[in-house]
Amino acid sequence: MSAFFITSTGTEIGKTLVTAAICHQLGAAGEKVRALKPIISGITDDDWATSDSGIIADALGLPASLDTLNALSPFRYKAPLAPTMAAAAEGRTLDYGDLLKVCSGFLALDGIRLIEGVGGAFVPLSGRTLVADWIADLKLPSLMVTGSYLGTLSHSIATLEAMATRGLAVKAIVMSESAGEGHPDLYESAEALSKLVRLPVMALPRLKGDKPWTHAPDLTHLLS
Ligand SMILES: Nc1ncnc2c1ncn2[C@@H]1O[C@H](COP(=O)(O)OP(=O)(O)OP(=O)(O)O)[C@@H](O)[C@H]1O
Ligand SMILES: C[C@H](N)[C@H](N)CCCCCC(=O)O
Ligand SMILES: [Mg+2]
Repeated sequence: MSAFFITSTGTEIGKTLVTAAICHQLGAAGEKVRALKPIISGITDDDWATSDSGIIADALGLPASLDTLNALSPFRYKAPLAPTMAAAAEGRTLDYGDLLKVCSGFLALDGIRLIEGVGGAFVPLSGRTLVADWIADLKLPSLMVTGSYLGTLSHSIATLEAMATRGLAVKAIVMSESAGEGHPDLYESAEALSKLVRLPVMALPRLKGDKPWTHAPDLTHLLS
């Protein structure tokens, strides 16, 4: 069974939405699916239902318990910052060796496994270790989530090129329609990007409802 890393060009772009949608869709199709959001910042243990961890737990049909939170997101920080900064704000540092141990345990399990990163693909985790180093150490292909805001073409190409120099494989791109008005047309931007990067680029329109990830079009085909 396959495993994928979900990364992005930045933060608040749509990684969790895509991760939750894929979990929801695979679960509904009767597939064994697992997800891990090992590092999360901007979270407190007494209010995490609406956090990435809470959304992923919901999409997996897991109880919103502390056991679930500890299993899904063992590296948690209160400040909504890069892990290096968020951990330092608590007088801590993220133990990268422990992170890799958690991930290898998860990747040894059965089913389709998804690991959501944190922010964009070059966010610092600990010292000079970046999300891109983490992806390389896990040897996973990525799904990259981009936005549809003006500027996303350069951000997307730059991220892909930087990942390529590190030998990181990107399977597909999801262009998730950015909130607000005045953005370029989603479908025209997705088409423009796909011509430049020779990768499948799926346009994901703005989804409605309190659980938008339940209304996404099929994303599971991107994994095959
Ligand atoms: N296509 C979309 N339709 C509706 N809502 C969206 C869409 N894309 C993103 N969002 C919303 O935008 C917000 C940010 O998305 P999300 O949490 O998935 O970002 P992220 O990349 O996981 O951020 P982080 O770096 O913090 O993990 C969420 O409220 C999410 O539901
Ligand atoms: C708080 C936020 N939603 C993410 N969890 C962390 C994003 C860190 C981004 C750091 C950076 O690229 O400047
Ligand atoms: Mg997220």
